[in-house]
Amino acid sequence: MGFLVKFAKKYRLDIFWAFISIAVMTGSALWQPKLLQKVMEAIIKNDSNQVDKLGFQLILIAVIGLVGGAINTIFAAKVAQGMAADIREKTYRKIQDFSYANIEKFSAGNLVVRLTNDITQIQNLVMMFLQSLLRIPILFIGSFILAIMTLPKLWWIIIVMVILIVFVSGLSFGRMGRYFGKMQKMIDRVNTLAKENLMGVRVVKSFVQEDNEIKRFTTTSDEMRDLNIVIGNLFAIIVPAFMLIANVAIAASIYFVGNMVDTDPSTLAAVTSFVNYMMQIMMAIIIGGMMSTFASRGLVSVGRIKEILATTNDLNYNNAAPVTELTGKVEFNHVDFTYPGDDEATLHDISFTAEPGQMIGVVGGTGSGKSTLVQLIPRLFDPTAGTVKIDDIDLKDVNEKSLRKAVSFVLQRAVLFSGTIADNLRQGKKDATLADMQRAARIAQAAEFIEKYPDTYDAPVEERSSNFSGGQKQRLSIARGVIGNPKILILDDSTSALDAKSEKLVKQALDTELKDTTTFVIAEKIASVINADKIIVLDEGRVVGEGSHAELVAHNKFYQEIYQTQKAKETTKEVQ
Ligand SMILES: Nc1ncnc2c1ncn2[C@@H]1O[C@H](COP(=O)(O)OP(=O)(O)OP(=O)(O)O)[C@@H](O)[C@H]1O
Repeated sequence: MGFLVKFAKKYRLDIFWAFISIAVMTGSALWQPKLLQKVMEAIIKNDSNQVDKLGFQLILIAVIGLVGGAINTIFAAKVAQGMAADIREKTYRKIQDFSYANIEKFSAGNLVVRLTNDITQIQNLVMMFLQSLLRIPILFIGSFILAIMTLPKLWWIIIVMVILIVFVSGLSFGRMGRYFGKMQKMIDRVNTLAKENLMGVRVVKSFVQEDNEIKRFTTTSDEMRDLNIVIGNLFAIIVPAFMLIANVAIAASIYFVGNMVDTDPSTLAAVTSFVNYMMQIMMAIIIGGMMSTFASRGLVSVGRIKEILATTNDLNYNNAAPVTELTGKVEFNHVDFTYPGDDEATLHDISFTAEPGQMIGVVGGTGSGKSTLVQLIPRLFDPTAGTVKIDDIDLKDVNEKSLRKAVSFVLQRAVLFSGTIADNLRQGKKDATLADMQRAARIAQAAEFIEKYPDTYDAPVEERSSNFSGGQKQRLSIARGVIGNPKILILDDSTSALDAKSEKLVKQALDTELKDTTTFVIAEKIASVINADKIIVLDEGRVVGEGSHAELVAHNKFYQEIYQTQKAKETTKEVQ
């Protein structure tokens, strides 16, 4: 609750008006049966003057109630939408500040659900709170007192009705809450299945998986239908149960005061008013029950958002250190690394040095830890033991800005953002000029295809960059990586979708255009790193070889084996 109060502070005045207007609306609802009673009494007495006067008051009070309700909705919606937007933005900002490990811990999909679905639940909770919080006690207590004042003899009917309704509400709303919780999970599951299927549509179609996918989807969809039927059935019982209690209470009231109507006709008017108050008491209990159901769901969402906001970025930067131009020397010193939550280490005792401007090849079998190793350079993770240094400074003591400016990471799976080619390139250098873009595109062998577009660098990049081929995406991604002239460039298998000739041209261009840049090239194929100043050979997270290609071919058994196998494969391919 403290969490919601904190976000509500900004909307104090709107909340005040929401409460005032709901109090007016509830007051009007309480006053109407009393006035109706008076109108009926005037009718019974044949006092037409009084009928007109009271009738007019009745309409006026009803209109005031309606206006109060409308104003309440306007202010409640304003507060709920505003608070939801504030929480969403704060949460989003927090996520942007997360370390890579933080995001992995939650998972990207889970964070998206929290940012959308959970925030909507909180918005609904606030809205309901502002519409019902004051209304329920005022309506309940007010109607209770007025009903007893109207027909004191029938106090016990109200008590019995309240007990019965609380009993039925308790039984049904508790169960309903559980069903709604389950339903929410099913909705999430259906969304995930549909998203997964549509995003992987090429795989589904090429492996003719449509039938399997339909089966998977319909199983969950059918479970959802069954639960919906159970919820529908529960409603089908609850609503008549409430109606039954109400009708029995009305019949009992009429039965017990009916004989008084002959002697005192005004009792008829009193019964009408009494029944009205009983209905309002019933409504207050039902709304209260529903509110508690929704509140428990909303509070779960509050907890899930609080969890994000309470998460601290486990990577602390020494931003007190000056922002410096790094030269690009990289040193690993007895580095061990274990992924968060894993029992076994992925990297063991890694030590090597890369001098500024050198090209370092990282080779090894699949899963040997190549990507994990280079992820420690831009501090996507911190080592579990040992140190990673840049320019002889422990990364933990490097200012974040210096590090971001110095290191550029190009992934194998190129990720581009919707917008234009220029927008994507500017992510690598905010103020990149057309000349900068042309140079970067030339290095990445992307200039040729970009310049074929009528809009050249303003050509659109569609959602998930679906309008580019795999090779084009990689080229654009390399261009983005080199545009800022980084001191350290990491190419994590980032030329895998390029043909051999283009790959060679990229490497040559990097050699001449980014001479001072320390480049880490991760490659499955030794041929891709044959010219590297130093090659690091990894096996099961350990360095099993280090040196130039010539040195390794001459002295390193492990390297020789990989090299011979790859060469044999190439030769077989050529012969074929
Ligand atoms: N985010 C992660 N969380 C937990 N374990 C991971 C994570 N990423 C990788 N691993 C594990 O760490 C090991 C090394 O993976 P890594 O991606 O570094 O290997 P790699 O040599 O780059 O492989 P490849 O050439 O196939 O890309 C693998 O066993 C992998 O399952």
